Amino acid sequence: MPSSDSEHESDDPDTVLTIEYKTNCETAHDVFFAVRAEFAAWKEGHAQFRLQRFASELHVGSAAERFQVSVDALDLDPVSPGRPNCLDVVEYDDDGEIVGVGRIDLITIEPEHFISHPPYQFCTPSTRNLNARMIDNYSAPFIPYPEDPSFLRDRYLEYFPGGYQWVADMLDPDEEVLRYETVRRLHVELGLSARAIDEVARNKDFLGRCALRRSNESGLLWDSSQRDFPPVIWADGVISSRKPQLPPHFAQKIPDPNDIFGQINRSLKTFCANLNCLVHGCKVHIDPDWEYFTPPVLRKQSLLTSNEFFAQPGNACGNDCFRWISENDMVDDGWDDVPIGNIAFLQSILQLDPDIFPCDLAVICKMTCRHVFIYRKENIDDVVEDARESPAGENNKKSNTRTSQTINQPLVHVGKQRWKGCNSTCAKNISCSPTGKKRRGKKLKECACRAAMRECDPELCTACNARHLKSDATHPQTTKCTNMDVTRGVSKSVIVKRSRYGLGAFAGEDIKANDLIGEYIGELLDDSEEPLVHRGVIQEHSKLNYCFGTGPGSPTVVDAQWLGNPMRFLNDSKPRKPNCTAYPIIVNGELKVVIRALKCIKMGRELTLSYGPEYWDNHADVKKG
Ligand SMILES: C[S@@+](CC[C@H](N)C(=O)[O-])C[C@H]1O[C@@H](n2cnc3c(N)ncnc32)[C@H](O)[C@@H]1O
Repeated sequence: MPSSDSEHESDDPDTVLTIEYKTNCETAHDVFFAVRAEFAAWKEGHAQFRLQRFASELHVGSAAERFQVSVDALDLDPVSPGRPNCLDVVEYDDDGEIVGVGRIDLITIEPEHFISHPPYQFCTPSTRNLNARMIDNYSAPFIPYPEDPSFLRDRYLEYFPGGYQWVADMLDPDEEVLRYETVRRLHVELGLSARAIDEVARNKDFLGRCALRRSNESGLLWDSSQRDFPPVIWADGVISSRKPQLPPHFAQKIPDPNDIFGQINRSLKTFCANLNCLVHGCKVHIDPDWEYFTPPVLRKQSLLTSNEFFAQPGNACGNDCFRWISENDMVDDGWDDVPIGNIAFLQSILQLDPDIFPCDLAVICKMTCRHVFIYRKENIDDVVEDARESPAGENNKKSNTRTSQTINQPLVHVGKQRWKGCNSTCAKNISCSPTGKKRRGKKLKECACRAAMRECDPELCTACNARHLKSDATHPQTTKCTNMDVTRGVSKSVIVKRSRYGLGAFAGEDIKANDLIGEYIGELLDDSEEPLVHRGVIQEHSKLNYCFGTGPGSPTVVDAQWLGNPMRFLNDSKPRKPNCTAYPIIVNGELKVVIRALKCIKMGRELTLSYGPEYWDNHADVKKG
């Protein structure tokens, strides 16, 4: 049982803690081994039941087997003309009970009707580029083409400095069940606090020496939440899913609802540091070494002492205004009537902005101006005075270091300059029409954004109406900005089917010249890094290369081998001219590769690109079209 203070022999706080910890360790140990014994007993029975059911299924026979038996019984060649054209079938449930009978038609398919599908590699569909998972480039996740002796397996595996993922130590999944159930019982049944259990879990082998929560996405409870547990029936006969569970957010540091400062910083972890990226838990814009997705809001340094507010112009906000307080009148009374929550709220608002005028602060925190002022004076004035004594700007410098972006530029608003190289100049150019063509007979300058190979930005490019999709009452003359196709998610229907060179992409609708067909999506890799070397071994073997460079001097490569969209199927047009072109652009601060039509393309025509002479120089072994 958990210890209680009365059991402690000593009043010394350190000793009390140690005794409590020891008792908790013993309790956890006993619970864990009891859970383990119960689990072992359940597992044996469960395994027997499974095996028996498997055996009975074999005995009863699956529909396929019955089908086979019936055909055999007729003693006929399955493709002979005398064969029946239908068969009666019986459907069984998991317990071998008959749940239905039916009839299936037998059809004869001649082998020559099958045309083998062109070689195809699995590819995860995605609607956006993702950073390559570096772990998969460090240690091999699997061996490609395992049944193909011509694949240079040893050469491929040579390029993984971290060895093979399948031989790495893996936690026995049963062990996770035991650990989770131990934690559950310790809290739900024995009342141990999250802190007490965490302390034991960090130190004891049987709980893996692992914190309950190490970060947002690691720790004992996170790991166990990532898998489905088997339906264990514990010694009391209750199945695990019916047991009372750990409360939501157990062992998580959830700030007090009144602690706005803490709440804001907690929510910020959910969002991406790219101000325009709305993807929850975005994995593209995050520095892997950075715990926070978005820089935390920092405590703001106060610049004023409370007394300096007296000098500010204005009238008293009421009878309780701070302006009626004199130096000798700083009586600290009436606090009993102030709810604790309001004080917590005041405290967190002061962390966000300590120099809000007391009369305003009083309204925000639903407290009297007098109380707000006294609280602020007691908690902030010394800090301001200390800061004034220390060398100028030192504190500010510190906080700036924390907020300075360690993530790739250009991602975050820096003053007026939203993206690197982008200032409000694009707002002064009003032709975002494709390639700056004539409008109303007047040749307009090409939009600065388009010239810089980036899409217009709805927050900066106000003159081209980038923010407005179409004209409305406030913007009657709005011509839709034509340099925002990717931002707006414009794309064309594309059909993937057999082509002259394996699979190809075909127009699923009529396409006009210059139309955006889609974004070439894949994993973002840096071509100066090792990963491309082992990927190259696969490309050499399959003779299929899905890497797309992002322009001279740019190290980024979009590799659509394992992740992509139908744009990965665009073949080279040789010997004809291509009807599409692909090029890199910046959209919302991100480098992307887009594919546009070079001319009108009728529905059903194959979409083609020119891979360029360099591609074919490096891929001489692939037969050119
Ligand atoms: C981006 S993939 C195109 C889709 C590919 N055909 C498939 O089946 O997945 C590029 C690969 O297609 C093949 N390919 C594309 N155009 C070709 C051409 N004109 N001649 C020969 N092979 C071509 C080459 O193997 C090349 O590495």
